[in-house]
Amino acid sequence: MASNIPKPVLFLLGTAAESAVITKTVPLEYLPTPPLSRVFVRLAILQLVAYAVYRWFIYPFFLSPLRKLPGPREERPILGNGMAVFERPAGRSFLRWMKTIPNDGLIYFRGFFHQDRLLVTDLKILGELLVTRSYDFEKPKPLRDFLRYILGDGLIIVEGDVHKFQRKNIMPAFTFRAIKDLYPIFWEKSAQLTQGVSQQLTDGTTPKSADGEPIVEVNHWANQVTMDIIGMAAMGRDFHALKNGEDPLIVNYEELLEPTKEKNLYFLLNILLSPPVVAKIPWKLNERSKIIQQNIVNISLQLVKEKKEAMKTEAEGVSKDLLSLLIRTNNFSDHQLVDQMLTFLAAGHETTSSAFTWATYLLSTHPEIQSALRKEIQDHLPSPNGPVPKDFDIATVIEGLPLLNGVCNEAIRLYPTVPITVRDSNKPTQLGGVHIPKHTQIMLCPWATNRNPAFWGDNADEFVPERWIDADEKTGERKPNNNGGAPSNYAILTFLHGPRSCIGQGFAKAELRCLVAAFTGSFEMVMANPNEDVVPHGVVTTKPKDGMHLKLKYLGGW
Ligand code: HEM
Repeated sequence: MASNIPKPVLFLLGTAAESAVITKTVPLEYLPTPPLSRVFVRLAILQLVAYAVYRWFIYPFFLSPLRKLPGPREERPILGNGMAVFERPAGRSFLRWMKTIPNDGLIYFRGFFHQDRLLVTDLKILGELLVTRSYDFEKPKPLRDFLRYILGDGLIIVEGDVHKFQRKNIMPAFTFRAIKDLYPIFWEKSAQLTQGVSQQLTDGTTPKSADGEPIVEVNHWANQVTMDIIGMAAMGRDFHALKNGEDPLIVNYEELLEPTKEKNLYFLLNILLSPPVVAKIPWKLNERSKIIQQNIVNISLQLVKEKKEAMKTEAEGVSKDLLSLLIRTNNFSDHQLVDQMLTFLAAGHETTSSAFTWATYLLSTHPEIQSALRKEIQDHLPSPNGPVPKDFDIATVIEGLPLLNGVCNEAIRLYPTVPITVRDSNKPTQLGGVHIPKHTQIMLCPWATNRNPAFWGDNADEFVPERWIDADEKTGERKPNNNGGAPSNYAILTFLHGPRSCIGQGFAKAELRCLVAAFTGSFEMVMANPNEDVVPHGVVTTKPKDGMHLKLKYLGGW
């Protein structure tokens, strides 16, 4: 029963009881006046200070069972190594620690206020954390509470049995078969992307380099096309973002997540103080956010209703989008469907957009690979300028192209769009035989793991699509492989693994292949400024800090 009472309330009740006992037992001349309230305030302050000293200095340095694990020597007072999570590129220090600190799979460091943190470095322990003991760990509650505020109770937020139920019922929408059905959408939208960009090259408004070549900011286009794709594939709705359409769902959604300074502060306070507390601050943004959120829910509910109506009259199985597939399971209420749709929109838009942007960067800085890829694409795929020939199995052909797969896999290895993620143990548990107390935060770092030379060799930092290709020694036949030559699948963490892995992994990879194929086949690309230091930016998803400015030459169809 006591565990249901919020800790601050318990603290106040306890302090009130202690104050009452003190004022009853200690003679009045030793007490301040008025005795009860003054004793209460002083006792509360004293206990808070004592608790802070214990939590920040005594427990982490002298009592934590994790403190003797290997970890970085350098740390700042109070801040510990907490800033490591906010560096750019996110995960830089974690990679350095993995390379330089001898360890048995767990690195211990102290975060802000010296809180215990662990970084997992070993492939077996990653398997334990992500698969065998996956449900012993959750996303930290403040983060979930904040995301819930935007996404409702979609798959990303929920934990435990609710997650198991949702995952089981959503999984069929992401099978290989279901993704294959979405390939025509991915290809058509990729073709529209090449058309949009080629028009921009000739419309006279595009900035030009010193040698007169047009310069295009590719990340902007990547955002538009992936927004259109997720709209069509997840909800059966064309947002027309590529044509600068003003779909009300997207207008509201973009206003909600617009990265202004005020909104960044608002989001940070929501995570630190929790949404109900921030909602009480007299702040115009509170009102505006409420209106936008309500708009988003109302528009999405309307969309679900329209989809259900349309499905009544169409032949069985005509609609292949994720929403239709979820409606057919009969397992979700309209509100739950909305939560899942918003989750797909948030999880499946910027992530793939960043992946595509980094792929164009790597191809621009590796012209030989770019040319070889273009040849492979033009030899095997139809031009995006024309229709796909009837009976041409685009999914099977694309998935079998070795260099295309190598380039895409290598892009998401080197630039995992979620560079760091975190788990919180929801009970005392174990990892690699080490006792993990309840509420220990564990860092998973795709950026560092994917670049760890212990798994990827001395060229871990280099763009080597060939590592994803197996060549038959006798016939010379080249086929894509799934592990990039690493000793285990856990060496690549871009989508994580296990029950909480990215459910959209197959979707994202298929989408990325189509985008890279149509774009590389249609444009020759080089960096607008070959000396530019392109800095990966952002913590939740990584994208180039100042955009991706490329000089493009349209090659026409083939
Ligand atoms: C390159 C593109 C993508 C990357 C790198 C990516 C990465 C990830 C990662 C790392 C997670 C786990 C996050 C965590 O638990 O801390 C995740 C979860 C998730 N992703 Fe993706 N994602 C991508 C694209 C997509 C797409 C296209 C969709 C949907 C259409 C999607 C839907 C989801 C969902 C629903 C989850 C939550 C799964 C669960 O907890 O059961 N993602 N993604």
